[in-house]
Amino acid sequence: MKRIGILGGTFDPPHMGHLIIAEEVRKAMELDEIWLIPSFEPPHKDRAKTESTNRVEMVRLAIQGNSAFKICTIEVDRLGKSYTFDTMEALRSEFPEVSFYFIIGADMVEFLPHWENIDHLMDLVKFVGVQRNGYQLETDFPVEVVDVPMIEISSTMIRQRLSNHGSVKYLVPDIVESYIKENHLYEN
Ligand SMILES: Nc1ncnc2c1ncn2[C@@H]1O[C@H](COP(=O)(O)OP(=O)(O)OP(=O)(O)O)[C@@H](O)[C@H]1O
Ligand SMILES: O=C(O)c1ccc[n+]([C@@H]2O[C@H](COP(=O)([O-])O)[C@@H](O)[C@H]2O)c1
Repeated sequence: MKRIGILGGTFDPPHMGHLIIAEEVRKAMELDEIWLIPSFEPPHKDRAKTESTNRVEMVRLAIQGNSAFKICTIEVDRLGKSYTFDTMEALRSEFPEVSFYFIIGADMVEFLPHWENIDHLMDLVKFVGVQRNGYQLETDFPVEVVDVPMIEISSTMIRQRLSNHGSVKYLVPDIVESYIKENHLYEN
């Protein structure tokens, strides 16, 4: 049975933290592939500052060079609020023979009880939690923890640096940095 890891996110923009946790979990859990799924409208936070077309393109560029990483555009194609339950229900029925592992940072773990249809979502995926500075991984939900190097990078930090003309070198892939500059993203 194929084992696929899912990393859903706003990816505004994608950064090295995303790529590092995805690769670490892939290796630790012996997953065949990781699918990155950019949300159209994140369910529980403000709308992304950046158009979904740009976020999709940045994810596409960020994963170049890792043949185990794929982009899945199911949420931007569906439009509306990107509830994980809707996404995983659709993917499970399209790929009934696949086991899905949904990767979340520790900042997401404490909100799991508030996720849409969480009890049924638990039947569709196994959650894999990774550490994130300043957050606890403890939860009553069955989340398997994978130890990853603590990476203190967030999209918020990248956006702030870019709007202050700061450097994001080595925080995002070079090709993503070039795309951001060419398209004048995050300049205020
Ligand atoms: N540095 C990191 N360490 C661990 N998990 C992370 C890290 N960055 C992002 N994640 C996880 O990746 C997923 C997608 O994150 P998202 O695209 O929202 O990025 P973000 O950096 O958290 O964004 P923002 O700063 O805009 O809230 C979430 O599950 C999040 O917890
Ligand atoms: O389905 C939900 O209720 C839900 C609530 C919060 C977050 N999520 C998903 O968790 C992933 C990370 O969310 P975010 O807000 O950090 O981009 C992303 O795939 C979201 O769709 C899902």
